[in-house]
Amino acid sequence: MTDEQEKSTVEPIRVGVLGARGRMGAEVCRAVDAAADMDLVAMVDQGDWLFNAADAGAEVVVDFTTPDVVMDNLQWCIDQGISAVVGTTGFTEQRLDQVRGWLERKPGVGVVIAPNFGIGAVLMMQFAARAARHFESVEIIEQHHPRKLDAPSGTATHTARLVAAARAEAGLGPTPDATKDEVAGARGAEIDGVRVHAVRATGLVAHQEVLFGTLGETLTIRHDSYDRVSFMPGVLLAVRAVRTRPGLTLGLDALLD
Ligand SMILES: NC(=O)c1ccc[n+]([C@@H]2O[C@H](COP(=O)([O-])OP(=O)(O)OC[C@H]3O[C@@H](n4cnc5c(N)ncnc54)[C@H](O)[C@@H]3O)[C@@H](O)[C@H]2O)c1
Ligand SMILES: O=C(O)C1=N[C@H](C(=O)O)CCC1
Repeated sequence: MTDEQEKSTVEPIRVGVLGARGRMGAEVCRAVDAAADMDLVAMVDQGDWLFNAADAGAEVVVDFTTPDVVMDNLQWCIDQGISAVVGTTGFTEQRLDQVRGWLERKPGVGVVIAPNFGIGAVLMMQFAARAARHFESVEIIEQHHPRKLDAPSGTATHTARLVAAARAEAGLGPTPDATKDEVAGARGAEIDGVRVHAVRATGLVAHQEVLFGTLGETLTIRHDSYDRVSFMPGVLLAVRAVRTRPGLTLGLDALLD
């Protein structure tokens, strides 16, 4: 049998998309449809029956919905024994623990949750975590389109946690800051001691800068997604991997190694 014949005998992955009419969901449907090793078997949005995905025999569900519905969707997928790739934001530690609890009851099921599927964004977070211990100061500036529902972004929150953990491990104290807020919010939000600023403007898609400072120098690590196609290689990578990774995988880092 030739390689080509052998390849054609491998069954395509049956994929369902939740949030299929949204900005990301629609792009995921196009990407899955175009992937030779995947079949798009269900497109579900608000008001549709979630069981459409199970009835269609979805093996992997991709969720790009909203923070207020994603937990119900995820619990349903796990209960059905369907692995899930989740890009929807809003995952606190408490929510992640809840997902781990559901997965314990379904040991064969895999879930990948990533705050950002852009390969460049994943690297930006890794570089920021690596730089963190060398700089006294750090602030995060995230910039997104104005139809985004949440602030700060999932990416900024995740970056802040990574940077804070690296600073703590290096024994760094709080960042120096003598400023007193004259107007509430002027210095941004604080996540694990790291200041995060959220900008919303028409024309933007998804962008982030991590600004580090120390004596006589600054370092800026910046990532820009100009188009939602930037997230698709990461989403497809996770769809291909998720069934072989039972339990919870956080972020794309382990899939890129
Ligand atoms: N991880 C990443 O790389 C990444 C990238 C972009 C966006 N996001 C996140 O993905 C989410 C979606 O972003 P978006 O810009 O596509 O938003 P969007 O508002 O364009 O799309 C959300 C879609 O979900 C649908 N929806 C709502 N409730 C639903 C339900 N119960 N079942 C099925 N569908 C339902 C809505 O009708 C809508 O079509 C947000 O949380 C956003 O922050 C993550
Ligand atoms: O457009 C959005 O919404 C995005 N959300 C994610 C986040 O909150 O980090 C990823 C970037 C795009």
